[in-house]
Amino acid sequence: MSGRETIAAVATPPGVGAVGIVRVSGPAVPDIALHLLGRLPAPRQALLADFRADDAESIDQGLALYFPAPHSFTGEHVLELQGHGGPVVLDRLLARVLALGARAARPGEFSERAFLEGKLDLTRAEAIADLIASGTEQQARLAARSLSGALARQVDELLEALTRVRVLVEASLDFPDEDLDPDLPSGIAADLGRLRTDLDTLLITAQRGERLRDGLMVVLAGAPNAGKSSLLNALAETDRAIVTPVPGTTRDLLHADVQIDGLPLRVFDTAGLRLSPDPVEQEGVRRAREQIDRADLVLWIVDDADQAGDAAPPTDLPPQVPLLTIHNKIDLTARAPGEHPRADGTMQLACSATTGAGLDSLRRALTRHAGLGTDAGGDFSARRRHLDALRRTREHLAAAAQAQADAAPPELLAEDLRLAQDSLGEITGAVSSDDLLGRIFSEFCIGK
Ligand SMILES: Nc1nc2c(ncn2[C@@H]2O[C@H](COP(=O)(O)OP(=O)(O)OP(=O)(O)O)[C@@H](O)[C@H]2O)c(=O)[nH]1
Ligand SMILES: [K+]
Ligand SMILES: [Mg+2]
Repeated sequence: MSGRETIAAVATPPGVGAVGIVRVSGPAVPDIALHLLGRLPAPRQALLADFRADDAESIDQGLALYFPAPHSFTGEHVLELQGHGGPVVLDRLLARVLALGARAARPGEFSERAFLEGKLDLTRAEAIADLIASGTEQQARLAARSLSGALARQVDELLEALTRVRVLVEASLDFPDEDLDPDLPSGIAADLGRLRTDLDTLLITAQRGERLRDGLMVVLAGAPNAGKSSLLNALAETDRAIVTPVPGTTRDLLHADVQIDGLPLRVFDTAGLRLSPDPVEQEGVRRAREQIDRADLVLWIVDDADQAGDAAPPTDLPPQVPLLTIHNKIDLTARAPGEHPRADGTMQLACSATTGAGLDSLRRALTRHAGLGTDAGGDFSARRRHLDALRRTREHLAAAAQAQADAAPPELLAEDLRLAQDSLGEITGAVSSDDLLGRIFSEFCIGK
């Protein structure tokens, strides 16, 4: 820590407020406090003091809090200066602290130091950023759970189990001639099996957590005039998109952010899919298809009153994207609103964008699709990064299990397990690269 620079930043949002905070962390903190305050505050006790300019004139008066290392957020010496929340006075205070030997902190640098000092694992550091950025109560609740270590604990348990299997395998590598337990291979197989099941369970929870954090991307698609834009407006409860009786009204991609029971959704309206000689509409259709490829869920909208229309979605839609067929305009037909189970086990929905009938069923279907009908209690916020790492871990474990089943040389098994452990360790930062850290902490706000 001693070789490190001292960093400082305004930790409160820009603008005017009752209180504004300048945060300082690093080895020069005691020296800065002495010059700025005239003395070092007692650890963790608020001191009312003048914040002095270099000519000893007061910049502001406020509270100073000193947290000596290692008992601070960053693990370094930390000074918090709580002054009045005006932009000019805070700028002057920060400038004074910088003149006394600190440098301006990069976004997320305080949290990065906390991680490097072992005060936080990566999932908790990310949870801080997520908590701050939460747009819904649900997101805030899940981020708070991650912050208290819900994800980190489960990853640590898996890492421990993985380490135990590795020890067994490595033992059989290092001591091939010893009298090893003849039950060892079946023991390894059983441990591996359990590990894979537990990992799958964690992956499912993490997937839900990621949907809750980032929201679900839902794309409204269908033939021209099916009522896609009308449904977007109904779901968003605003006049977001232009609705006219003219087929081919929507060309550009439009979206609205919608919340259903705390679940964030980004709903996209698209151009009706049809062959058109109009180059503008062709481009709209191209963009619609591009968005369909990326969707978490496609709502295929059908005009229920259109006798000539074909209710079935085109066969060239990407097979991997889940699709739910919605019969719209049922105010013009005799179809009952809500869910209509079909013989093949799939479900269709019927609604009217105009009267609002069936929209509650549609909203329920959307939360159900996200796997979020009920809060399972064990949920936490998760990021794509976590999912990627969990999926890679799963692949390596599958390869390990295969090597085991094939009675492959133990070196291969050992290598698969090592790769699995490396991937899993990336989540909490037990294994990390500078590049990864840079990417994670640069998303933070300054002063955090
Ligand atoms: N009766 C009735 N009319 C509807 C309903 N939904 C949409 N419409 C009407 O259908 C016409 C087309 O609606 P839009 O929402 O523009 O349809 P769209 O699918 O976005 O059309 P394009 O953007 O041209 O592909 C408009 O005149 C709407 O008022 C409905 O539930 N009931
Ligand atoms: K239209
Ligand atoms: Mg439209």
